[in-house]
Amino acid sequence: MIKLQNLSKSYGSKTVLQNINLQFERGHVYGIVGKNGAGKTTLFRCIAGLEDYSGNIQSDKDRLKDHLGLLLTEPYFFPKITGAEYIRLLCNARDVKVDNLDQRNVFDLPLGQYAATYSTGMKKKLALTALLLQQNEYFILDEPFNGVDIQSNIVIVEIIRKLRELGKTVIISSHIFSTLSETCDEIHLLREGEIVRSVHEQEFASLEQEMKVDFVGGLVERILGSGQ
Ligand SMILES: Nc1ncnc2c1ncn2[C@@H]1O[C@H](COP(=O)(O)OP(=O)(O)OP(=O)(O)O)[C@@H](O)[C@H]1O
Repeated sequence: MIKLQNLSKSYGSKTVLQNINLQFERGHVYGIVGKNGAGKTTLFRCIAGLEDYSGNIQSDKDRLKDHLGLLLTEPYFFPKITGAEYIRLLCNARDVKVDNLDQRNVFDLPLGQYAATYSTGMKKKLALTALLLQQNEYFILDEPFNGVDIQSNIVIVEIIRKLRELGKTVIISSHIFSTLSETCDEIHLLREGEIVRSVHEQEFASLEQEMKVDFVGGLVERILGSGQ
């Protein structure tokens, strides 16, 4: 369980997150949606302990960040570190032994190659592989499907479903609604730093419709004209 109470975050005078109150339970998958700049990544960075904030973040583990894997939108790798070295480094940090890495390399990554030279999608898959092998309890995946090929997307959906079955807590963001409705138990809509709507599975279709009206409005006509 991760519980956020009145979580707020500002950069200088700019408020990015305002009084977020959310609870994430074990064995559940949560989606966070919102426009570019709504505050999703900032929220994830606060939960992962990478940003200071006001409010409270509680969990059922003593040190949340020792059990949490954060997949960043654009994972960074030091130069001159191979994929295999990166995985071992992360697993060593958690005291987890990885046997038979070749067999566990489900995305067929060139693990002997420097990670910094991987393509965008390969970097994301390497970072995800390492987080999974670390055996985290909580997973925060910031746009896990973005930039990743269709086959891997299908595998990632199945991995998320399996993590739920294993009782893990998973929080994901995506700009593709169908990937969230396929995987999540609950979706929270973030608008300008505030959670404005939280819906369960039965209401996903109505949320998508509302978002279309809210986000698209008359924008298509504005750029393409009304066609008359
Ligand atoms: N280090 C920073 N300093 C100042 N402002 C920041 C910083 N990081 C993020 N912001 C601002 O906080 C707001 C939220 O950014 P954030 O990256 O959390 O949005 P997001 O919902 O993840 O967007 P996207 O969908 O584009 O990834 C934006 O207005 C952004 O400019």
